Parts: sequence; C-alpha cells; structure tokens
Amino acid sequence: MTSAGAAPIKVGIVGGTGYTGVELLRLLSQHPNAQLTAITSRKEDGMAVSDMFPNLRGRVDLRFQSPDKAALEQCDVVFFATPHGVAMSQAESLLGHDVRIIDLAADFRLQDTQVFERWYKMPHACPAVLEQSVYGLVELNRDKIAGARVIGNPGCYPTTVLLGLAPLIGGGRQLIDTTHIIADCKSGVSGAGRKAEVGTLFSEASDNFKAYGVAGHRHHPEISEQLQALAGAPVGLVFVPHLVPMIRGMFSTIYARILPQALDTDFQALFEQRYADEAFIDVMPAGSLPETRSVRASNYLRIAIHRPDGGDQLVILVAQDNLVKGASGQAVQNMNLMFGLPESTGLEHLAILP
Ligand SMILES: NC(=O)C1=CN([C@@H]2O[C@H](COP(=O)(O)OP(=O)(O)OC[C@H]3O[C@@H](n4cnc5c(N)ncnc54)[C@H](OP(=O)(O)O)[C@@H]3O)[C@@H](O)[C@H]2O)C=CC1
Ligand SMILES: CC(=O)N[C@@H](CCC(=O)OP(=O)(O)O)C(=O)O
Repeated sequence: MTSAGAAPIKVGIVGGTGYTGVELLRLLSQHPNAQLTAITSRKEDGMAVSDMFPNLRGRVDLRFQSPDKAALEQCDVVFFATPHGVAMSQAESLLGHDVRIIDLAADFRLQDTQVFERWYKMPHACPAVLEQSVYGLVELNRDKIAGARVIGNPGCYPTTVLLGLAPLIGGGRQLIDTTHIIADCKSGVSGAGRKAEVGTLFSEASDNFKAYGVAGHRHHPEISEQLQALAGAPVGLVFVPHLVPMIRGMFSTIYARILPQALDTDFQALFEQRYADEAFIDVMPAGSLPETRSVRASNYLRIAIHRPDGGDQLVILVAQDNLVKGASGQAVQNMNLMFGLPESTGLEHLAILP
C-alpha cells in the first residue's frame, strides 16, 4: 500500500516464510509508504505469498522467489528475517547498490566480533560493515538510526530488558546496584521461529513451562554490551529465559537493588519522564500489572514499576509482543526513521483482546 504523491519505499524481504517474515508482510502491506517488491524463500520458490498466508489475500500479490532470483538490489531497503549469518553474507553487495539493510538476526547487533564469534560459532563476514551499523533500539539510538545504512535489529529479550532498565542507568545517575541485576524473562513459542523442531511441537511446548539457556544464552552478551555502553562500566546481569505455552508474547520481570543514596527517588516519575515522548512505550500507573495480551500484535511495550513494601528492591515488569516490538514492528520503526517518516507510520494499531 502506498499513499498518493509520496515516492514509495521499495522493500525486499529475505526469509518471507518465517514468523518474523510474515509479520513484516502484514505490517508493510498496510504501510502507506512501503511497496513490497521482492520476497524470498528457498523452499517455496514460485508459490504465491497469499496461498501460504491467506490473511494477506487481496493485499500481497507477489510470489516467493529464491534469493538468487529476487531483484533485491533494486530495492531501497531489504529486511533479513533469516537465521544468523545470512545478512552479513550479502551486506557488502547490497550496500554497493545503495540498498539499506535491516537485519532481524544478530549479524549487526554485537560490536565486538570476538564475542559474536564465540556465541554464534561463525566468523564475522564483514567487520567493516559492522562498524558502520547501528543497534536498532529506537528509544536509545534514534538519531544514529536516522542516518544509518545498516541496522542490527535488537533481539526480543534484549528489547524488554534494555527498555526496562534504561531510565535507571547512565547519565551520571547512581540509582541501582549495577553489579547485580536479575532479568527473569518468558517467551511464547513463536520466539523459536516456524521451522520444525521437537521442542516446539504442540505436545512438548503446550501444558508445560520451563527455563532454558540458564548456563548461557546468546542474548546475554547482547544485553550486557548495551548496558555497559549506558553505564560506562561493566554490568553484572543474571538472565534466565523461559518458554511459556502461548504463541505470542514476552514478559520480563527485572529485579534491581536500589542504592542507599537513591532510596528517596520517585521511580514512577523517573520512568514516566524518560518515556513521556515515546509513542510505543507505555509506563503504566503505579501498581499496574501489564499483561502480554495488552500488547498482542501491537508495537507497544508496557512497563510497570513496583517496590514491594517500599523497600530497596525495584521490580520492573515489561510486556511486549516478541514478533512486533520484539522483531518486525521494531524493524519497521527503524525503516520509518531511516527514510525520514514519522516513526509510528503504519504501526499504530492496537492490541487484540482477548
Ligand atoms: N521469532 C521471534 O520472535 C524473533 C526472531 N528474531 C530473529 O529473526 C530471524 C528470523 O526469525 P523467524 O522468523 O522466527 O525464523 P523462521 O525460522 O520462522 O524463518 C526463517 C526464514 O528464513 C529463510 N531462510 C532460512 N535459511 C536461509 C538462508 N540460508 N538464506 C536465505 N533464507 C533463509 C526461511 O525460508 P527458506 O528456508 O524457505 O529460505 C524462512 O523464511 C532469526 O534470526 C531470529 O533469531 C528476532 C527477534 C524475535
Ligand atoms: C522461545 C525462543 O526459542 N526464543 C529464541 C529467542 C528469540 C530470537 O529469535 O532471538 P534471536 O533473534 O537473537 O535469535 C531463543 O531463545 O533462541
């Protein structure tokens, strides 16, 4: 869909058959300035997009093409909704055609290539491109994103943890003990993608609840790198992800100890002020309990601040849709900024209840 008069942004999507890919298709097919131009799939080459995804009937009339056939270099921007390692293998070539890149995987998230190689078990294919890329967490990096040619779209868990902690860290503030923060995070099963895996079978993931990655998860270094940049010093973080038996949604409960000199701080006011101008961050009234269904299919992220018994423990509750603010919605928010559009263009729809 494009609005009359404005030059459309020609969009390519690599990996259009996955969950973040179809979410990009849903959002961009309703975006007034985007013109879907090329959608790839290696396995479904030639299949009509609307045959695979009937929710797009009448809105998307393209067919999936294998990546080698798709005219990606004719696009203004290409989203990579692919596994780690795919975007970086094509980045230099696309940049040579003046195509901007938004990678939903991790190729351009970690600035330290040694850390990337340790966690993703592959060498970084284009460190020079990585250096000029920007971490696409809009609420922290808005100005840099507007001028970027390559965006590393944040991971879903890091989006909740970083936005839940950002008002407390950096800017000369000494509010919490940054040597010991706990992030207890839960994701719906769509977080694992659409590919077939035993762990995401209905009979494995439904009626069940479990932690995973306790000994180490690749989002830990991503969160730590960003927190360290905010704090100006290393931050001690315990991060434990869990799989919950729901399709969409992510909920993070973050625990931080208030420093003695900051006990008089009005944390509710602090968060409200920090996010007052943010279109998609809702700091809920004191005492609120956000729910994943209040953000389902929307780009909103809801935060509530608690201080049990008025003590020194701060509990921050954060809810988002892992596929929207945690992935494709945030990616479109990045595109809007890169192309000089109002940031919320095409993203203002509300959550679906129940
Ligand atoms: N699911 C989520 O909640 C989130 C996911 N992400 C990240 O986004 C990316 C996509 O995730 P998701 O949509 O869940 O993944 P899926 O497994 O659902 O989809 C992956 C897509 O990539 C394509 N693909 C796979 N391998 C290649 C390749 N080598 N070259 C080109 N295309 C390929 C697949 O199609 P085909 O094989 O036919 O080519 C498919 O369309 C991942 O990096 C993921 O980590 C980030 C935040 C949240
Ligand atoms: C529930 C589930 O499995 N979630 C995924 C994380 C979501 C995601 O895709 O993150 P990346 O983009 O960093 O890969 C996981 O823990 O591996």
